[in-house]
Amino acid sequence: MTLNIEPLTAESFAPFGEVIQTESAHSFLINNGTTERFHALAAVELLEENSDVTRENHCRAIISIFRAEARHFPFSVSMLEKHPLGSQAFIPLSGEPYLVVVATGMDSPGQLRAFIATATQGVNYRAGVWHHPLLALHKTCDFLVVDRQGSGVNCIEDDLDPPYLLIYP
Ligand SMILES: NC(=O)N[C@@H](O)C(=O)O
Ligand code: NI
Repeated sequence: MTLNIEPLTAESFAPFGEVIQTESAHSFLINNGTTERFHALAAVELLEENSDVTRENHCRAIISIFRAEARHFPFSVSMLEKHPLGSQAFIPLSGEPYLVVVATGMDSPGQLRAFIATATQGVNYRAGVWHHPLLALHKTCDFLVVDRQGSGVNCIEDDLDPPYLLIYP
């Protein structure tokens, strides 16, 4: 089944998380009016698998850079993954659009949806949201990633049989 690629908007992505963008975002001036703060565009979710985690090894939010090779199309979406213990945010750094594939459902993926994100739109997958790993376009692209480091199983994969097809452009 071929996935229809929709433009990414805050409203269309709301069931899966937040779109990190300045467009129509709440902002206020800081630093004596020299900086506009687009405030709390998304929240980092951090969960513990069990409550007896000590202070030393409790989970924490980390910031990484993912350098993603461009995918080749048509592309077969044959798996999705989810992170039940934490959110995961991707902010594009290379000035290129990219594709986002997510699915409804908790225990297993339900309805899949595909979006095209502009070079100035980031996404924050809420904890437990099914998504496909990065789908970079045109060239190798860097993404700033904010997600969870900690104990417990925080990456669950599910194979899609039959796979879905992404046709681009
Ligand atoms: N595995 C990993 O760190 N990255 C994935 O979670 C991803 O969504 O790209
Ligand atoms: Ni992920």
